[in-house]
Amino acid sequence: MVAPFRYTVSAAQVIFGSGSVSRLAEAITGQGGKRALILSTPHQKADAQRIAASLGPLAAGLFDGAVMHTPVDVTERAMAAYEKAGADCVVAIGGGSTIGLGKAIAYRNDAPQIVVATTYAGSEVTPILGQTENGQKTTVRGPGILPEVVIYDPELTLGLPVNISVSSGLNAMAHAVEGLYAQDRNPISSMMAVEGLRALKQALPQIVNAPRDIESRSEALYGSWLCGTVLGAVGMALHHKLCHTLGGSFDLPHAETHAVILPHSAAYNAAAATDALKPAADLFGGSLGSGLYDFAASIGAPMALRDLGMKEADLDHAAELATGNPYWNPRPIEGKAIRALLQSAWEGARPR
Ligand SMILES: NC(=O)c1ccc[n+]([C@@H]2O[C@H](COP(=O)([O-])OP(=O)(O)OC[C@H]3O[C@@H](n4cnc5c(N)ncnc54)[C@H](O)[C@@H]3O)[C@@H](O)[C@H]2O)c1
Ligand SMILES: O=C(O)CCC(=O)CC(=O)O
Repeated sequence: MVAPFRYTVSAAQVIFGSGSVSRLAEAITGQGGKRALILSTPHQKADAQRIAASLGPLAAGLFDGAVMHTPVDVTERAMAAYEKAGADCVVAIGGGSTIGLGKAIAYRNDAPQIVVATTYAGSEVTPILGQTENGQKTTVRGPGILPEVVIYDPELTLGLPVNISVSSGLNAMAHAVEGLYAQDRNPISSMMAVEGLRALKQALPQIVNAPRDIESRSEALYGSWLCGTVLGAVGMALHHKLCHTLGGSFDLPHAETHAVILPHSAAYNAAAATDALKPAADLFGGSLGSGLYDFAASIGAPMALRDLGMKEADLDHAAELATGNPYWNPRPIEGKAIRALLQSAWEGARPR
């Protein structure tokens, strides 16, 4: 029998396909926009300039200062650029860092957001904004934060470096794994989670072998859209809590931290969520923690927190922070077991 559920559908419009960035102008005007502020990281400035040039007068300006974890001082500078340009909407071209900046602007002035998503992080389809101020990362959720239109053009991901593709893909897979055992999961979110995992499991090894293969890039973007939608639709648990702690308080890189932690958080929860996780375990050879570990190793993912700059001496403090405030998780949060999990992740040991 299907258990009773409540599912709030996100309102974002998705335009998917090779060459779909050519529909950006239509997406801007469809939102009533006449003057878009284009956002990017410094690294993607050239792409953003090229796309802005194709928009003609619809592009009112370019702010290329997006950085990871959405620092509030960067948002304030982008807000000033928005005002100076006389903009009436934002176009974020990039991954979670650029999309986070667009969300932070919209959170403050309700600007319509059009996103051209170029990694697999999934932020473009969530009503979640994480921002950093005075060394503290806080997260807010709200309908005004969800971008209105998302364009997925696999051609724009052909140059995403393989190492970022791998970590970002595992970041997306983590949304799906946690979505499968979420307290507020429903049949649709679980279906999207399993299909997202399947698509990324198929695509990532092919991207490692042939980074410019449009079919596997397309499959990976499709999988990341599904996994991101799951993140936006249901609650997350231990895995995301650990990664937010490690990113927010120890400045570890976002996607890479997700990649290292995922096999360990999945192993921690496996016995407490056997039925919910079964479709994922089946995909990865029966045992989810070790299966994900072997998969991550096979595609060259980072495997150990120590390789990301985490100090062993900080593991006690990280465990305290990650267990300090109670939150729901399928297996109770046990201090000693979480400390052991972090030790294994720091060493890069294979979970059993
Ligand atoms: N709020 C949410 O729902 C949510 C979800 C996931 C991640 N995030 C946030 O997103 C940030 C991380 O995002 P990310 O992992 O996508 O990394 P990112 O956006 O920082 O991108 C990583 C690097 O890759 C470059 N890049 C991106 N796409 C490229 C492409 N197609 N070709 C070449 N280079 C490209 C970027 O310019 C950047 O230098 C973190 O701040 C994280 O907290 C938020
Ligand atoms: O940092 C944020 O913007 C929130 C990130 C989030 O909830 C998903 C993630 O950790 O990948």
